[in-house]
Amino acid sequence: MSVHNPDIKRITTHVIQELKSKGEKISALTAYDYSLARLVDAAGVEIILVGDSASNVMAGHETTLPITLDQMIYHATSVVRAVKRALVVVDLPFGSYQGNSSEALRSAIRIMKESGAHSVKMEGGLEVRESIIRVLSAGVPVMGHLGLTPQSIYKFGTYAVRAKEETEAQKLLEDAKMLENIGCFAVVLEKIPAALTKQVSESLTIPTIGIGAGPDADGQILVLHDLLGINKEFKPRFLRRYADLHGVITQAIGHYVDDVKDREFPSKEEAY
Ligand SMILES: Nc1nc(=O)c2c([nH]1)NC[C@@H]1CN(c3ccc(C(=O)N[C@@H](CCC(=O)O)C(=O)O)cc3)CN21
Ligand SMILES: CC(C)C(=O)C(=O)O
Ligand SMILES: [Mg+2]
Repeated sequence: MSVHNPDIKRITTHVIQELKSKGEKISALTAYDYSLARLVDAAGVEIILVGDSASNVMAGHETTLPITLDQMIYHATSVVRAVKRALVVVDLPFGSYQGNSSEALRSAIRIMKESGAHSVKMEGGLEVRESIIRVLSAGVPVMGHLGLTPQSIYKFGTYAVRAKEETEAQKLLEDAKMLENIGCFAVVLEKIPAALTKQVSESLTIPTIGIGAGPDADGQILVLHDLLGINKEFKPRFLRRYADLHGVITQAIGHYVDDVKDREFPSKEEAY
């Protein structure tokens, strides 16, 4: 649709990289559906991530592990239909790329072909190097993801801050450089010390996108539903809530229920 509208310039991976060289911070948010993706895109966010956090936020699972490739494609397809300007990145879900590079390529190609998204994200460093290389070689832009990688939660056991130890921090820095060298266009840094984020961001030419990673990442990402305050329970320290939609929505629905019970809705004007 947007290709027919000369007023809207699509954001490419190159535009994202230019933002870092110009010293302009990059804003990113998740979206999983058409209606909210339209709002996020129109508000000027540069990157929309169809995150596998849809597993938690949309489906109510405890972790991101259960969401399937088909379900990710369904969410991505809805988001792509809504977006005119932002770069759309889609998480490859757990189990769709770790096994071998052929499976990774097959999964990434299904996402690109069936949803029309512009790029994919994969969690991990050296462990998934061959898979990322294979996907990149097919011309699919890849965003890396280091630090707290929720798809391997059962390896670590907690959602605590990652890479606090020097050896872990060194591995993360090496992984980040490796991701840049093989051709990733950006890398998410999740829940790591702010000082490490600064060091990684200064060592790379590709942008870092932080979540719980402090102010020195080249961009920031949050889960949209967290930022809007839809979920009252999830409140890690890194989260800033910009609205209380939990309160707004609860009040609106309560008002509706009262009006129905009190025969206040619908009125004569709202009837035929
Ligand atoms: N709604 C939502 N928001 C997210 O940011 C998000 C998801 N879902 N699902 C996938 C991952 C998981 N993420 C998480 C999960 C937990 C913490 C966290 O910090 N939790 C607790 C306990 C931490 C601890 O064990 O020390 C906290 O209080 O901060 C952070 C990011 C980030 N992602
Ligand atoms: C939190 C972001 C980076 C993510 O991977 C997701 O939403 O799935
Ligand atoms: Mg994710």
